[in-house]
Amino acid sequence: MSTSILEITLFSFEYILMKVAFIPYLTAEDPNLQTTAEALKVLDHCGADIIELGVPFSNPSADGPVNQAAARRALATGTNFDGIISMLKKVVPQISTPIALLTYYKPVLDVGIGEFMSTIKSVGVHGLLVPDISFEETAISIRDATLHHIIELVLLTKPDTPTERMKAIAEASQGFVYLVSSKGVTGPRSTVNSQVQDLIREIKEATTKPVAVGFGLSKPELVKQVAEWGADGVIVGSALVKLLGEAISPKEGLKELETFAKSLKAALPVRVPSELRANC
Ligand SMILES: O=P(O)(O)OC[C@@H](O)[C@@H](O)c1c[nH]c2ccccc12
Repeated sequence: MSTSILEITLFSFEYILMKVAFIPYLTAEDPNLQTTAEALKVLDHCGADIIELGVPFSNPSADGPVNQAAARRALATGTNFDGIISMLKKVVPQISTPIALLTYYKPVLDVGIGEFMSTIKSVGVHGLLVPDISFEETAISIRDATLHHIIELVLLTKPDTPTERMKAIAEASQGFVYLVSSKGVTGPRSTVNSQVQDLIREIKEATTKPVAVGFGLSKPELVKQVAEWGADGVIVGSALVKLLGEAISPKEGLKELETFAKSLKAALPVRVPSELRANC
């Protein structure tokens, strides 16, 4: 069995303490590729444990207004997959945080499934999320190619996913299990769905894989809350995307991104594993 880079990142022991992973999301090429390259370095430097990087797409059906606007800004620059790949080729060797690419299925098909996987692998991408194909479809369409190229395919489960299906998703997901916190599309929310605590527990009863929660986590208090409920990682997208994309200049956006990313990272507790606590 191959070792999971994403899982190792989530569970890496720093001074024998276990950390709750910080997983920021950004849309590539928003507002331009140069800024994305800088932003990846900023997030790496701020202690991101995995970075989710979105491939801009014209019909991002699972995304709310913030990420949709980011995709529009990116597409307006004339973005294409090759540009994103060239940028990653330069930046990945300069950072230590593993990258998981988030893409809708159509951009994968446009390139060709095998070609897409071999290209992203060749520039050092570790993981992949394709939110608009079902768990069953991934098995038919892309799983063979991700396995072949040793790309970890992260699967998503939602609050209304039936238990048996959630178990199958948890079993098949690689790196970590992505728990979508609430129904609807991505975007900042003012509170976290209170079901999340039980959902984390249920997934953890089904698997030993790390569970990371995303959707709506827009401020430090919310990531802290989810971490206290037992999440192994928190995924924050729209709140970061908004800062970077709507700043008066890319330079200002990068500064705001850095300050906010640090505040999110600082809100995450470091857990002492129970066996160590018992010996204290
Ligand atoms: O933006 P939010 O609410 O903070 O949620 C994370 C999210 O942006 C990121 O994981 C993501 C971006 N686009 C997606 C589409 C589907 C699932 C997840 C995503």
